Amino acid sequence: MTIDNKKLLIFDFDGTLIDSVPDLADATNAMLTTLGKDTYPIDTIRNWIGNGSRLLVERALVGKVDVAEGDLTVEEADHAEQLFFEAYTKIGGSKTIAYPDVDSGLKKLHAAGYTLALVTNKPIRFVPKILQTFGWQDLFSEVMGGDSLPTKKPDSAPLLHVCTQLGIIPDQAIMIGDSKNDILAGQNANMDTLGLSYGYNYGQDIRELNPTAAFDHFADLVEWIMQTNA
Ligand SMILES: O=C(O)COP(=O)(O)O
Ligand SMILES: [Mg+2]
Repeated sequence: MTIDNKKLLIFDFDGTLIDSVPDLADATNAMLTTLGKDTYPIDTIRNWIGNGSRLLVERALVGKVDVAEGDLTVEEADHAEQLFFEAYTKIGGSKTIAYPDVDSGLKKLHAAGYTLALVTNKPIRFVPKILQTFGWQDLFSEVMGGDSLPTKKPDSAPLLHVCTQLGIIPDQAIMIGDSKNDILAGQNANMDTLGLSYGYNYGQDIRELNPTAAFDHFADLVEWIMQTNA
């Protein structure tokens, strides 16, 4: 499998560059505790991440990944989401870490002349501080959150918006992520996609989504891009 002529690398955030599950799990459980509900182990909460904080909160309230219409009222979910935001703001990413070789890998790709962008389903308000914590704020030419546009991944809109903003056609972009939402968004945008197996994908192997290629380590992905994209 080869790729060529790529200029833009669009990265997912949670589960791809950073392991944010410990903080997201703490914030989720703090919200549940405030509401007098049972808390959940981190391994359960990991499988509820990927579609933004609203769905994470709703999944935690009903205790399962599939939330049916009518399971919750809008008011209930609004209130719980507010509590989650307060808890996550207070926690402030204290247990969030970068995956191995992400820092050096991003810098290597940036130095090689690639344009880097970030498209996460996380609400945008939480993103700048985390980027700053890792010193990545100047690496990304465009940063989109799950609430930056009316639709989020797996919709192609945030990816296509980034391309338009940067004046780069989708054919010259690659979407890189850990979740089916990333791979589907990339495929919906007619982009090549690269999967990473170590993140959060509802317990499913990312290879089942048929990305252009998949890797178990970030360093291997960086090497592959540098070698195959002439
Ligand atoms: O907030 C989420 O649900 C996941 O965020 P991500 O798109 O950066 O993986
Ligand atoms: Mg992710």
